[in-house]
Amino acid sequence: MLGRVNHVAIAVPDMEKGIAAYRDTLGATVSEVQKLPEHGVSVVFVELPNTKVELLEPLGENSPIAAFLEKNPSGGMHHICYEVEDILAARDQLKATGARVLGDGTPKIGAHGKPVLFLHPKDFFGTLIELEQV
Ligand SMILES: CC[C@@H](C(=O)O)C(=O)SCCNC(=O)CCNC(=O)[C@H](O)C(C)(C)COP(=O)(O)OP(=O)(O)OC[C@H]1O[C@@H](n2cnc3c(N)ncnc32)[C@H](O)[C@@H]1OP(=O)(O)O
Ligand SMILES: [Co+2]
Repeated sequence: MLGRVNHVAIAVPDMEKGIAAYRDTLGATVSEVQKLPEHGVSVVFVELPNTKVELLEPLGENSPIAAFLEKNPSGGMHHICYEVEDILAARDQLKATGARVLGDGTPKIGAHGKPVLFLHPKDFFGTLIELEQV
């Protein structure tokens, strides 16, 4: 089912500090900030030779990363995103095994303009998984 690692996401309490750390301290190429109100986050992507790192900052009142940042106030690794060829087939296969697909199971359009879904971290060893159809 799984293809490449599309990105590893890090929740940050202050996006400007996150950008400065990756661009100025680590010397990486960092994208412009994208605001995604339908996901409750602002994001940038750090471009690496083999994958990307996504920096996430809460956006709006009901951000899904707000509770995570309350528990991890200096930030932390939030999710890993795997590519899949057919997200609906992957969803149905996972649900049949009892894995919890978050939300109502309908893929949303993610930061790359592609359908995404999330799987509950408690079903995958404490790691929140994002699936992105490529
Ligand atoms: C930019 C768009 C897109 C992209 O294209 O890349 C994105 O990446 S959007 C990223 C943000 N969106 C999401 O995270 C959506 C999915 N997340 C959720 O639905 C919720 O955050 C959640 C995972 C269901 C957690 O909900 P929450 O209200 O925070 O519940 P709890 O705080 O009660 O958490 C329950 C339990 O799970 C642990 N937890 C929570 N988040 C994580 C995490 N990221 N990694 C590992 N574990 C996590 C939390 O600690 C609780 O555990 P216990 O304390 O042991 O009960
Ligand atoms: Co993501």
